[in-house]
Amino acid sequence: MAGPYPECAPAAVGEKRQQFGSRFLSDPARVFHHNAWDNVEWSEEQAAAAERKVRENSTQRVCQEKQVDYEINAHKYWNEFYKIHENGFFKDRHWLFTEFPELAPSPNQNDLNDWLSENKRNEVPEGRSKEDGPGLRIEEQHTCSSDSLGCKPQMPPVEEDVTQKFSHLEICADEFPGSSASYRILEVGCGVGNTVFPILQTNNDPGLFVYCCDFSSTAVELVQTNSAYDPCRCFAFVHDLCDEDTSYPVPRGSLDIIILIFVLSAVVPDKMQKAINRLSRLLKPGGMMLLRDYGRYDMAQLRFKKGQCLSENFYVRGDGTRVYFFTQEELDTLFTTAGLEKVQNLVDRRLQVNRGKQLTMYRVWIQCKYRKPLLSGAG
Ligand SMILES: C[S@@+](CC[C@H](N)C(=O)[O-])C[C@H]1O[C@@H](n2cnc3c(N)ncnc32)[C@H](O)[C@@H]1O
Repeated sequence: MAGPYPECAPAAVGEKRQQFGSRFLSDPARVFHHNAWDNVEWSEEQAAAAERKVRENSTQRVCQEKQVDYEINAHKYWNEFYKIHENGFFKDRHWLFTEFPELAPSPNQNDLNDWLSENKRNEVPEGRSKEDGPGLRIEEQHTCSSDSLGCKPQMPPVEEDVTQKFSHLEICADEFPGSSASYRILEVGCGVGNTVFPILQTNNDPGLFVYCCDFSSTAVELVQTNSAYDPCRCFAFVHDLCDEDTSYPVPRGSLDIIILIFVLSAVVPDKMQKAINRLSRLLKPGGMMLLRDYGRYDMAQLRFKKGQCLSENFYVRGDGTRVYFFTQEELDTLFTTAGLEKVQNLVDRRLQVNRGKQLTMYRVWIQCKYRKPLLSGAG
């Protein structure tokens, strides 16, 4: 698969995506019959070779001065990345709703009808009725009035973002974008919106509001200027998830879902726990944190050369962006320490196949779902 981040496209192009773990390679002779195989068993030799490769590429560490530069200027390196690639990467999201059906749960028809009658009856376009089904719901979302879901008439400029306005305030329950929504999703490290836009397109719940942030102002600007960006249903803002002094523009306990896709791995390991703790506080009791990210010994880790290692299992790419490779246990510790309960913690060992070039690529991703307990002591 082309490009530096093939990991963001875990399923076979051109094939209907099956849920994680459903296509097994039982006969090695058939390896080139499909583009990808799930749950691939690693032989002992293969595991030992991967360990050796990592030991080798970790022997020489990046000097302290450069390490400081990569940390302080992390957002600038990502800005550069997005200036070069714009929204050319991370496009492949057909796996999103099979792995994370929570992003577009089937709407409860009663809630939907209640919501329609309370909020929208007067706005149903002439000639349409409830029987119009999904078409009606889509149209309704695009005609929402400015006070329904906290919709702002104008798009906020990237730098004058709400996080600045709210940074030292306790957010009040009725003063934030999307305050009247009934289902709130936040994507952290949203890049150019390749998760956010499919959610907005697929999830027709009229009570949905999607927040998304990234510390790259270039990425956020690309989200805000995308023709699918609808400020009635979405709020994109610049935010560094490691920044302890700036609040998210939503109150504690207000989010149903927080999604992290290949973003936690970009954070320096000693800041991960506090970042997850802060996010955990934003979840409603019963709310879920969803993550998909790099696993230990993924092909991308084995490909690093000596001199690119920052610390154990943490590397810098040629463009200055960084990446960590997790074990399931490390992620479990991060989430449970933040007061969340495990729903899912899977390792997705996939064999991707380039049939044209007869190449095999062993990918390792981890997928997690952790829930905030209904009676939470985690604040
Ligand atoms: C590999 S990309 C994934 C982008 C997106 N989640 C996707 O899957 O298309 C990692 C993203 O995380 C963002 N990021 C890295 N560190 C961050 C931080 N400390 N705070 C917020 N965003 C961050 C980067 O700017 C980049 O957009």
